[in-house]
Amino acid sequence: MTLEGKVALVTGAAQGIGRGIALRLAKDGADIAIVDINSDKMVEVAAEIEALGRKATTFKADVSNRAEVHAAVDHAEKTLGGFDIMVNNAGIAQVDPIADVTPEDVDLILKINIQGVLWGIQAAAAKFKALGHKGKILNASSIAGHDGFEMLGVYSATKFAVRALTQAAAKEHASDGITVNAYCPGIVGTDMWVEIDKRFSELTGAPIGETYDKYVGGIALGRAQTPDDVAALVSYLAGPDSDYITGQAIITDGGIVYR
Ligand SMILES: NC(=O)C1=CN([C@@H]2O[C@H](COP(=O)(O)OP(=O)(O)OC[C@H]3O[C@@H](n4cnc5c(N)ncnc54)[C@H](O)[C@@H]3O)[C@@H](O)[C@H]2O)C=CC1
Ligand SMILES: CC(=O)C(C)=O
Repeated sequence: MTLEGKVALVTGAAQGIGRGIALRLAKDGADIAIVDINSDKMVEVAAEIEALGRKATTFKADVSNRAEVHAAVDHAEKTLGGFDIMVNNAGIAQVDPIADVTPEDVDLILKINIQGVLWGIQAAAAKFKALGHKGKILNASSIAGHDGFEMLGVYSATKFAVRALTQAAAKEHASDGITVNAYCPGIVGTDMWVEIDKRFSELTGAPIGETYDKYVGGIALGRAQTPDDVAALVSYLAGPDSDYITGQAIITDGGIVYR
């Protein structure tokens, strides 16, 4: 149990990849703070973590709100008795041709996908320093943070931005013993992709499921990614074996984008 005695906070942990990460870090031995805007589902994940014999706490916060993110980190430390790992996982997708993107769309996705990660980095680094120990920060980027995807232009831009923040934060916090890395999943079968697929159907007339199947069909390893696949990388990046890695944005996609 490589994370025995550690406390991890995971944003967007009520479902999907965030839930998978929360459960995996709990299996690795960490106690978990679950942060999301969806209270009902958070309670279910907390029960799953407690069934694994770990402590769990929930905190409702919108990651685009700086004060709420700082409050979530304070809550995790006070309730679970420490703070060691921050996973800035929450994010949203938007599917639109660039020609149709509105200012309101851009404001929303930048606030959640970029500012949400920024506030998470700030709050976690400040807490690690206040506690006087090192820490690990993990940020959700994507293969769309390495290649701009059609119809996902603004989303892709936010995931490129996460890589930039990850590199800058890694440089600024290295002397404090804080490492900052990003994980870059491929095509993961979560609700996010249900919505992406549905929106592609509206825009192109493709039958439901066809866009998802097309993208999955392009994966070299021949299957869609699961939250557990992503969580395995995050577990490594949260644990001691990755102590000499910082500022990286590591792809886990079964073979779609090669860097
Ligand atoms: N599903 C995929 O294929 C991929 C997903 N990603 C990234 O992984 C992360 C997780 O994605 P999924 O689990 O697939 O998404 P999802 O849509 O299934 O789950 C996202 C979770 O984040 C929460 N959330 C949304 N906005 C929030 C906010 N403002 N504050 C707090 N919580 C909020 C939702 O309530 C939900 O529980 C996202 O950052 C996404 O961009 C990256 C690459 C591929
Ligand atoms: C949702 C997402 O990041 C991709 C690449 O599908």
